[in-house]
Amino acid sequence: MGIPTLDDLAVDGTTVGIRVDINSPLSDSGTLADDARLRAHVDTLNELLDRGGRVAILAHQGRPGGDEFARLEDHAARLSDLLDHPVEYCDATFSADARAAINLLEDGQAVLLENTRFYSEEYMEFPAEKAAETFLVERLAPELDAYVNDAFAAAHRSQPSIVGFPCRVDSYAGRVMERELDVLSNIEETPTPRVYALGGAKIADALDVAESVLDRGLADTILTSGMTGNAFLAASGVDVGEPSESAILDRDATAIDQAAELLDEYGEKIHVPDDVAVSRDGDREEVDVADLPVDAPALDVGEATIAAYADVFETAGTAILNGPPGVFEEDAFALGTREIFGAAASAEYSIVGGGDTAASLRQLGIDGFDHVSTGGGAALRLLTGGTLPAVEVLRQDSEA
Ligand SMILES: Nc1ncnc2c1ncn2[C@@H]1O[C@H](COP(=O)(O)OP(=O)(O)O)[C@@H](O)[C@H]1O
Ligand SMILES: O=C(OP(=O)(O)O)[C@H](O)COP(=O)(O)O
Repeated sequence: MGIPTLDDLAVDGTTVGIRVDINSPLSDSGTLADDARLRAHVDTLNELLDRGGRVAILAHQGRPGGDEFARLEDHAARLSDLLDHPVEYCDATFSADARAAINLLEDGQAVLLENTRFYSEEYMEFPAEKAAETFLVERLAPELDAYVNDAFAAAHRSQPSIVGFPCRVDSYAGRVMERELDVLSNIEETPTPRVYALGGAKIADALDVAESVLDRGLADTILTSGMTGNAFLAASGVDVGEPSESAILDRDATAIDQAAELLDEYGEKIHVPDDVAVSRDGDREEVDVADLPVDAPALDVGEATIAAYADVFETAGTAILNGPPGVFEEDAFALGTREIFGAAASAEYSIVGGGDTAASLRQLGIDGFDHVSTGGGAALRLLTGGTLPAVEVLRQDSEA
């Protein structure tokens, strides 16, 4: 991987600043609604603490002005429950109080500092060397003997706590970062045939993944579903009906044209739904493509499509999933997600990317996948052959 890991760090007695991504869905009352991302970091944090580190944890929650923009006190309490060590909470990030909290740490102790995005610089993007000159990095770097980046899900953000420290402190990848890069940067080494199931509502992202993996010869088959599948259906010349079409164009005005270009070039590899499911008087109604258009939006793929896609996974070497096949949040339209993702887990090797995709697996109780990424945008960036600012700066630091 060419990046230092915790195997290269002498932890005992050192003060380690670690950036994690515990950005999580919150309940209406503002408490943690899902702790999957906190659980993902347990091994890294326990390792640092078991090895005698004094651990200052940096993290963000939500975005300024957003509904999920919150303090990290709940996160600290949950981490204390999950870890073998208590995690203190400090309601400051780089002030004198925060620096004092770090300096009070003893071997095997941790403190979670306040939401990095409470400070305006953190929600800006900088080249790494400029990020190193921000107040957050300038104030905290001198307190640290080492910096660990375990925040894979935020690795596509060139923000101070993500890219600023490696210019100032010896830096290392945490175990989440290490594992995510090992899996998502080496798709070409996975078993064939490779089957990509691209669904969900982020049609532009799905189209980017499809174009990238087809152009790079990584995909043997692409199974389209969700709103993405509706776009490919429309691109194939089917009148999907005004409700579905307007939902597509509201999301991405060029989606149908882009899908048509991919069908023209790679049509033999791209499967579009044979049928869909719509809501009729609150119930699920199956509609064959031949019977389209209808005056209701397609909210899931239909049973014929589910059976056909499940068959494809029977002989798949690798299954890569991004985007649920239907509105899984509603029972009537969770069938496609449950059956198609359930079949995908039977592939020789299986990878899941995307925040809502991972949430659908937890909600529907589907497991058995070899890798469920903690990232959405970051995972997509790697799946489309892109680079991650957090990784580039760790690599540059190791080569310096
Ligand atoms: N046919 C559909 N119409 C509208 N929304 C859909 C449809 N199929 C799936 N979705 C929605 O897609 C969302 C997740 O898609 P997306 O954000 O692309 O996934 P991820 O976060 O994993 O990348 C879910 O909230 C789901 O309700
Ligand atoms: O949830 C995240 O990204 P994702 O929605 O792409 O998975 C990361 O925590 C980054 O958060 P951001 O998208 O507010 O920068």
